Amino acid sequence: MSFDYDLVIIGAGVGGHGAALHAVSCGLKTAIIEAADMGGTCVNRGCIPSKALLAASGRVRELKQAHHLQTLGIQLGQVSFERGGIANHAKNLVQKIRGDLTNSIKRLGVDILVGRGKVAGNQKVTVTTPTGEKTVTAENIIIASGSIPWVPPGIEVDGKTVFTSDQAVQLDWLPDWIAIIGSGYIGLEFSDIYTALGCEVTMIEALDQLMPTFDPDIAKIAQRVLITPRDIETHTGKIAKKITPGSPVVIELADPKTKEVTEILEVDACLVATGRIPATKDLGLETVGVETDQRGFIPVNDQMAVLKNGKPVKNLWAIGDATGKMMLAHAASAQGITVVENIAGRSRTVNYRSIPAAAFTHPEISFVGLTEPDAKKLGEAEGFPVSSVRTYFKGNSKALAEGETDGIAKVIFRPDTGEILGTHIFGLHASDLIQEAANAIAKNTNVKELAFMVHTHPTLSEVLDEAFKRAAEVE
Ligand SMILES: Cc1cc2nc3c(=O)[nH]c(=O)nc-3n(C[C@H](O)[C@H](O)[C@H](O)COP(=O)(O)OP(=O)(O)OC[C@H]3O[C@@H](n4cnc5c(N)ncnc54)[C@H](O)[C@@H]3O)c2cc1C
Ligand SMILES: NC(=O)c1ccc[n+]([C@@H]2O[C@H](COP(=O)([O-])OP(=O)(O)OC[C@H]3O[C@@H](n4cnc5c(N)ncnc54)[C@H](O)[C@@H]3O)[C@@H](O)[C@H]2O)c1
Repeated sequence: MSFDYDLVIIGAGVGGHGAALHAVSCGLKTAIIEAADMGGTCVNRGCIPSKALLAASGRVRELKQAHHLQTLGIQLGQVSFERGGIANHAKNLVQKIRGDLTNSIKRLGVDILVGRGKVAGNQKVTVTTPTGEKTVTAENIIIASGSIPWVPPGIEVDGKTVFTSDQAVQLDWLPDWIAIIGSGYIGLEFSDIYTALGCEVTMIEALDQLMPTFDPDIAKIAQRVLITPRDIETHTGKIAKKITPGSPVVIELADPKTKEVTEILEVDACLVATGRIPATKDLGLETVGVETDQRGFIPVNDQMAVLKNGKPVKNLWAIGDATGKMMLAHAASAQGITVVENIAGRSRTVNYRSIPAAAFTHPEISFVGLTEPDAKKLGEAEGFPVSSVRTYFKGNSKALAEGETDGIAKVIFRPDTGEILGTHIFGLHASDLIQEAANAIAKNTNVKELAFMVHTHPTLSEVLDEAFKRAAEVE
């Protein structure tokens, strides 16, 4: 049987893009369907604009730290910034990267089909455009439809005074006082941006502790450096039961268990950062008998094949946020590459333990693998010992030269085999430093081998070097 394409991808986010590039390198005739913006969430409303805002606001924060600059012998006059200029930096970067991504796809001969894609039975996809509908056939189909912000019931979003990250990345205004619901990635990164630009922040977190998904030691130091000394008031163990937009925005805080209202806040604006849900409605999954899970995620196996009643559906794959495995851009892309490898007959799975993550606050937080409590639980269940070592930026020459000594690296490992189970870093350039540990986990390089690897002096990488050397000595 002949098909229009070897591969059709629904969704041109980072996941779809990564899959398309690899498909071309494997000689597959490929088309990608996009209903909205090329580049998806990451490029248009996620990683890229938020990192542009963090870069600019981080610079403002640094230049305003007169005392810190004085210790380096620098004196500055008044530091000022223009909100619109910072917003434009983000907007221009989005445009540039979206253009580069689109061109890279076109240059490689991938067909871009503009419209809404929908699975229409085995190896068939319909594309709905404003001018009509067309059907294409493909030997393999990848669903890479991504995710959208989740807004809890009771919260009304007007996009102006109460908004999600979709609007926050545009930095349309700087409220004097903003509440941020959620202390996950988006809550942390935007509290960094807003406080650097002079806004007062109130952070509301449903669980009893801030940054609940991070390793507890890291969450503790991150709170000490990123929250406590800044203009941030925190409410933990509280949910925003009802939020009404307007001037002021009215927030009813409640006890998560009893749902009883305990406090009412009136603020200028509210950012809702309570997680994301998959964009998996109306994808035609029923035409191949596939059901999403309760939360709407597409069930997949380790090769990223879509599952129907627990069994892989032939020639149908799903990747990225739509699968809910690890909602990160590079994870989506890695999953796309994995699918193409499997299509090419080279069996491959994704090793999530080796995929790093970072929050781009100032300073940054990064990790790969397990937290210490999770590693200990696993050790107890499987009967192996778990140890950890900590090293500090205050003992690192480069960090001292920079005057940026708030930081810690923590390596969690098996003392019997030297296997790294997890690594967590808080400190300057943590997002770059984590890659060494991620590669070590991916390649199963143990701490004894890592201890002999030579690191440039003086660099921040020596923080991990010291940790590996200390770990290698633990029996
Ligand atoms: C504020 C913010 C900051 C972030 N920062 C980072 C970061 O620093 N690092 C990081 O790794 N991750 C970050 N993320 C997460 C990252 O953006 C996502 O993990 C990533 O975008 C997921 O990629 P994806 O390809 O699965 O989906 P998406 O990027 O969501 O792309 C899916 C695409 O599919 C299209 N689509 C959906 N349905 C259809 C259909 N039926 N037909 C045609 N097209 C369709 C959508 O229009 C969209 O363009 C951030 C997210 C947010 C919100
Ligand atoms: N640097 C990065 O890699 C980066 C940056 C931004 C976003 N992202 C991705 O985007 C996704 C979404 O980010 P996010 O920060 O919205 O989600 P998140 O899952 O990281 O954090 C959400 C937080 O909100 C809390 N919460 C949920 N409901 C609540 C309520 N009603 N009241 C108070 N608190 C509540 C949760 O307990 C949690 O701590 C993340 O999963 C992440 O993968 C990544």
